[in-house]
Amino acid sequence: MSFVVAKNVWKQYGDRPILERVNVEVEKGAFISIIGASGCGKSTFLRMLLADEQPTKGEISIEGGAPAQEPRRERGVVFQRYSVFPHLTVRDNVVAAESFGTPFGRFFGKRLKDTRARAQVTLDRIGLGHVALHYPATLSGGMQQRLAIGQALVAEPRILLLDEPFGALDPGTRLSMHDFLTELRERTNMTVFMVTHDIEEAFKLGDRVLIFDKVRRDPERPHRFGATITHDLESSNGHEPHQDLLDGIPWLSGMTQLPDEDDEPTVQAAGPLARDDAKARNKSPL
Ligand SMILES: Nc1ncnc2c1ncn2[C@@H]1O[C@H](COP(=O)(O)OP(=O)(O)OP(=O)(O)O)[C@@H](O)[C@H]1O
Repeated sequence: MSFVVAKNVWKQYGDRPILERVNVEVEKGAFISIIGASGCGKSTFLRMLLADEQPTKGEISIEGGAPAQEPRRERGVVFQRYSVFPHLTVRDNVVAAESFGTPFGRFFGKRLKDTRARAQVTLDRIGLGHVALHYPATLSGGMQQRLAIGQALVAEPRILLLDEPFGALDPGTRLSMHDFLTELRERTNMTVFMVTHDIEEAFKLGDRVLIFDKVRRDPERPHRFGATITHDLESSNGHEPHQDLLDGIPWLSGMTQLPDEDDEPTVQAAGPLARDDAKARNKSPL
């Protein structure tokens, strides 16, 4: 059985469809990169995986369980901007992340001492042990983002959701974060979903790369249809995108704008590794 299953998922805000017919199955421990034009619904999909949003139609399940109605600690999330608490030390940031799951939201006495000891272990694991008593403002961007990942990890999530986690980092720091994430993943075997605008990063880190795009367009009403997964690619080509993929989807190289509504819809999977599900396309609207 697949670990994460999205079955015929649709999402609509008001009368505006954002996503339609999203079908995907993901094995435990897989690293899934998600790319697509700005505004096509990638973060919305991630928020549904987190159960922070509910699909308008269809369902998402983990390990065959009932669809979650709200975020739980089994799903960790990291956003592009550091979500750390500036007034707490690095170590207490990790403690705070753990205390969220408790009835009082805070620890006292022995429990606080034990939690701090555990936080120190987490920090050592992610290479921040030596700055445990510093404040986040004194850390570099990469270190702050590592702290944010550390916070997500304390709950030992079964899936880790990363929304452009390295988007705000300089190229050098970004590369070292790639190494960090790869090593972390080898150690934890977590299932990871990562939204990125960096196609090289998507192929370098992902086992699979999901491409979101619209397959149906109405030139009269640009927002009539939502996006879906148009390509599901194995990233085994030396972890670099196939040239024929880039040739097949020209907007991928730029990836800052939604494709022009007049463009031909992307309906053909590009490259020999594509395993696009043709059945999941060109059906009736929601
Ligand atoms: N809560 C909401 N209510 C109404 N519309 C929303 C809501 N959240 C997102 N949207 C709209 O849904 C669309 C998709 O947003 P989303 O953030 O998922 O796109 P994205 O692909 O992640 O974009 P980007 O790459 O720019 O981050 C956007 O047009 C956005 O304005």
